[in-house]
Amino acid sequence: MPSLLTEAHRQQVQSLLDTCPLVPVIAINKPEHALPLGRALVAGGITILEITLRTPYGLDAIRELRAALPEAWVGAGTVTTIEQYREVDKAGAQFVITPGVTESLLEHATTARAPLLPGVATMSEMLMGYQRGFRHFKFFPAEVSGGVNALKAFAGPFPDVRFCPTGGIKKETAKDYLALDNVVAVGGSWLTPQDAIDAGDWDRVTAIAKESLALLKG
Ligand SMILES: O=C(O)C(=O)C[C@H](O)[C@H](O)COP(=O)(O)O
Repeated sequence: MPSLLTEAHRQQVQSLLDTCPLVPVIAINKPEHALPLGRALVAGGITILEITLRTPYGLDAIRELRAALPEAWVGAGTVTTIEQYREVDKAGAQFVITPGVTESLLEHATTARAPLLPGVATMSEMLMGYQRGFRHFKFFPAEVSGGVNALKAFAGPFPDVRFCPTGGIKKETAKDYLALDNVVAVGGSWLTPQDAIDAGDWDRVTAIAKESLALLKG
């Protein structure tokens, strides 16, 4: 009998996504970038930081930012195995995001400490998560999987599901997604341009965050 997600887990994900409509997808290529980058995003009004495991520095960055930025929610992205889930849980990640779903990742999430936002692109993947009690999903890769129109279609069979679309979204298009009732937040790497990070241009990172948040209101 598969385990089901608890209401407490569902609420944790909802409260997380309620804190900030934009989720920066962060890849740390140099360990010394983690703290100034985190600080720059927080200074720009971003309070959720998704540190991906795409680089070998992700895990240490999660530990560092958890300790240094108590005002932010620091979580892990690009988690693809249960071993990685365990590691980021131990490192103090406050949430876990996967690019896709497997039965074993969903099963693990029902007993893990950090709540999971599973990635889905199709109705069948959503159904896998839905049957386990998940009501929040990352929609990835959003733009190439149908974007805003796909999300409108998902609302038919899954009216109680909420999404964080990610993949191909830019500051100019984030608003179109957030206008949908079933979208609670939008993720993307546009908030952390690699050239700004390489140049240590933290003011630019803060400015992009502020501009992106302002565009949602305008
Ligand atoms: O690494 C992962 O776990 C992912 O799921 C991929 C990222 O979320 C996207 O690559 C971000 O998309 P862009 O904003 O188009 O760069």
